[in-house]
Amino acid sequence: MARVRLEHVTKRYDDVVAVDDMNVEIEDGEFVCLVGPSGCGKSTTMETIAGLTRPSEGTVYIGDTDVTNLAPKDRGVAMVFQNIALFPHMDVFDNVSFGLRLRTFDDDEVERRVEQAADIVQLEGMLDRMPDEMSGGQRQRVAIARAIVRNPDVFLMDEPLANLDAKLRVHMRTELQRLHRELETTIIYVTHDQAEAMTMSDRIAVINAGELQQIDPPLVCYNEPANLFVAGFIGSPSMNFVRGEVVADGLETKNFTLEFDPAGATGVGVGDDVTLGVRPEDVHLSRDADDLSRPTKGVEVTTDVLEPMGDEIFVYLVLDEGAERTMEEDPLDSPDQLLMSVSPDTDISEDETLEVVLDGSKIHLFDTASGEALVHGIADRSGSDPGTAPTEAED
Ligand SMILES: Nc1ncnc2c1ncn2[C@@H]1O[C@H](COP(=O)(O)OP(=O)(O)OP(=O)(O)O)[C@@H](O)[C@H]1O
Repeated sequence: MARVRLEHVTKRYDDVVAVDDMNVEIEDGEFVCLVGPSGCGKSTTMETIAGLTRPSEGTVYIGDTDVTNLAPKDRGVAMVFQNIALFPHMDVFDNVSFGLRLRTFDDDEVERRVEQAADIVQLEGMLDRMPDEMSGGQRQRVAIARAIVRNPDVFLMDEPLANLDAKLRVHMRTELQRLHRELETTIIYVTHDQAEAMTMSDRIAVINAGELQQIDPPLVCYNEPANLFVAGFIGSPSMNFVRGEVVADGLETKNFTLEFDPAGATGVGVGDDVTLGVRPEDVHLSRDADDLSRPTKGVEVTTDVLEPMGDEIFVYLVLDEGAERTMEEDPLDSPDQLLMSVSPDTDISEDETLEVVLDGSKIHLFDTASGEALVHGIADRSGSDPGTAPTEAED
C-alpha cells in the first residue's frame, strides 16, 4: 500500500503537452479513476507513475520515495492493461508465476502466491487451463492475478475491462471492488466508462487537455462540478447549458427568464454573463412539479423527439419554435433546446406545447468566460437558501 503524489508533472512530446502541470495526491488504499476525453493524457499520466515514461518536468512520489528516476520494476507498481497479453503456450499457473520466477522466488513461495492470487480472483481449479480454453473475463482475471502475485504497493489499471462485453464488464466491476476491499491497495484506474468510474471510485479525477479539472468523490463531481467542462463531461446524457445575463431579479436568457435573488447567490452579480446548467432529470413538467421545493417560473416549450429508454423517457424540448431544430452534439451550441428526462409512464407526445420548470435547488451557474462554477442551487425570490458556493477546484 502506498500514497502516490504527482508534483508539477508535465509531459511534452514535441509540441504536444500530454500532461500539463499535474498536481495530485492519491491516498494510501484509495481507488481513483482517471476520466476525460480521448487524448486528454490519462495513459500518459499512468505511464509516468509506472515509470514507462519520464516526465519532462516535475516529481513523482510513491510513498515517501521520489521515484521519478527509478526503473518501473523498482517502483512497487503493477500494471494491468486493456490488451491482455497472456503467453498462449503457458497454462494459467505459468502465466501468473512468470514474473515471480524471473525474480527467483523459491518454488514453495511461488506456489503459495499463485494459489493466493487465484483464490482472490476466483480462478481456483483453473490453474492448468490454457488461455485459449478460457473466456475473456477469465483471461482478464489471470492478468489481474499476475499483478497480484507481485504484491505491489500500487495497481495501475488502464481500461482493463474495455475489451469485455457489457454483461462481463458489470460482473468484473463488482469483482474489482471486492478485490480492492480485500487487498486494501491503492488502485489508479483509467476508464472511458462513466458507470465504472461512478461505482468503483473513492474519487474521480477529471482531466481535460492534460490538466486536472477536479478530483472529488463521484457524487461531488456530479452534484457540484467545478466548472463547465466537468459539468458537461460527467453524467449521461449531458447537462443542459443555457447562456444568460444576471439581472436584478434573476437571470435572463434568450428564451426565458428565471426569477431568483442574485444578492442571495454568492459570487453572482447583476450584469454577469453566466451559463445556467441543469441536468435532464431536474427539468420537470409544471403539472407534476407541485412538490418541488423551489420551482422556478414555468417555461413554455414544445416537445420534439421522444426517446423511450425503458426506465425513463428522454424528451427533446424546443424553447423557441422559430429556431431551427438541430440536435447539436455540444449542448452549449443549442441554446434553443433542452433535454428532459421523465418517468416511463408519463403521458407525453411529440409536438405538444407544455410548460416545464427547472428545479432551482439543482440549477448551477457558471461564469461563461472562465467556465468556473459560481453557485450550485439557487433560491427563488421567496426562498431563503442562497445555494452552495462551489468548493475550490484543485489545480
Ligand atoms: N509517444 C508519444 N509520442 C507523441 N505523442 C504522444 C505519445 N503518447 C501520447 N501522445 C499524445 O499525448 C496526448 C495524450 O495522450 P494519452 O494517450 O495520454 O491520452 P488518453 O487520455 O490516454 O487517450 P485515450 O483515452 O484515447 O487512450 C495525445 O495528444 C497523444 O497523441
